[in-house]
Amino acid sequence: MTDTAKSPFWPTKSPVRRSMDARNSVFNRLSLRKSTPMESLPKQLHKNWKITDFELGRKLGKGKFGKVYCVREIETGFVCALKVMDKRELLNYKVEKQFVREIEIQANVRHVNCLRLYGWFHDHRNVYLILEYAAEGELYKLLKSKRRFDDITASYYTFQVASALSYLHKKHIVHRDLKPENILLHFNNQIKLSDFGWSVYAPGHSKRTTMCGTLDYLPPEMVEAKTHDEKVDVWALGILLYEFLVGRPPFEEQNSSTTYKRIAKVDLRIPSFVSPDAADLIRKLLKYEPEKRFRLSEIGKHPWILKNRLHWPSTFMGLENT
Ligand SMILES: Nc1ncnc2c1ncn2[C@@H]1O[C@H](COP(=O)(O)OP(=O)(O)OP(=O)(O)O)[C@@H](O)[C@H]1O
Repeated sequence: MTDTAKSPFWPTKSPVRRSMDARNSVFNRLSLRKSTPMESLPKQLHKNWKITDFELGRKLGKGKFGKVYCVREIETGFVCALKVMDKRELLNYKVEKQFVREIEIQANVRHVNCLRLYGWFHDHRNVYLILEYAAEGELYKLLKSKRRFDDITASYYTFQVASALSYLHKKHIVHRDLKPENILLHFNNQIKLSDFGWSVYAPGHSKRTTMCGTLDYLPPEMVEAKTHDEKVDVWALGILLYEFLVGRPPFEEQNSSTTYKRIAKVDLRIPSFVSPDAADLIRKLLKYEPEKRFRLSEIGKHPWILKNRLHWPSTFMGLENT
């Protein structure tokens, strides 16, 4: 039996292994807090997982730190996604603490439009996240293939993302990295907001200073290095809506300093093919002053949403109260 087989962790004290110990202590703390209620899963799923509990299906994709597979829990047949991440990679990129925070936040999120994290486990090599399976994959790919969405589709997606963000904000969670790449789709065009890697739990009215997210989606307060709060997500929703309807974000430029300048000036140019109602909502979301941005809880009352929701799929029923 090797040392590694004897213990799930690294036993010796070489420099590399010391840092592996540190890494494992982070993951151990995490596994001790395995308190995620899993009410939507069969009771048997509350247990200490191991990789052999799952039957591996097709690979769904590859991210920075590992691969994602469609899997079936053998005992119950429950289909989910398993994200397999190499501990060494997480450690090399010094993201283990951020990763733990991401898990702790996502584990507490329960909304039909937020990707569920059902549980996690780890072995000597990998950390595994048991995630809700989003059958239709990335929204980004769909947008690229369609170039842009029509008003009915864009309004349906926008409303669902707004519902997810509104829910998160009520729980004092700021997502901070909204973009098409971080949105997955389930059947019937149901949105699943994912990737809580930049999210932060900010109770009270605390303001943050970390600059994070993706350049094209940064709000003026971040490019100007001011403090920010949950209104950064409202700005990002405006960028997302513009991208849905136009096919590219509004301040996109060859060089990033020009993008920064355009964001700070809110140099917004909306093409004439965008309907006036949609343009109105974009402008109301993309306000320079965070406190003047449209309230997410009011989005269902905006004329563009009201007009288009008549054409949303009937499966929309039931979403309204979430
Ligand atoms: N729950 C899921 N259901 C269906 N497909 C998924 C799911 N999670 C991930 N995928 C697919 O796997 C791909 C890789 O996901 P992953 O989260 O590892 O990478 P990522 O989105 O690029 O994030 P990161 O930048 O953090 O690595 C996604 O782009 C998506 O296509």
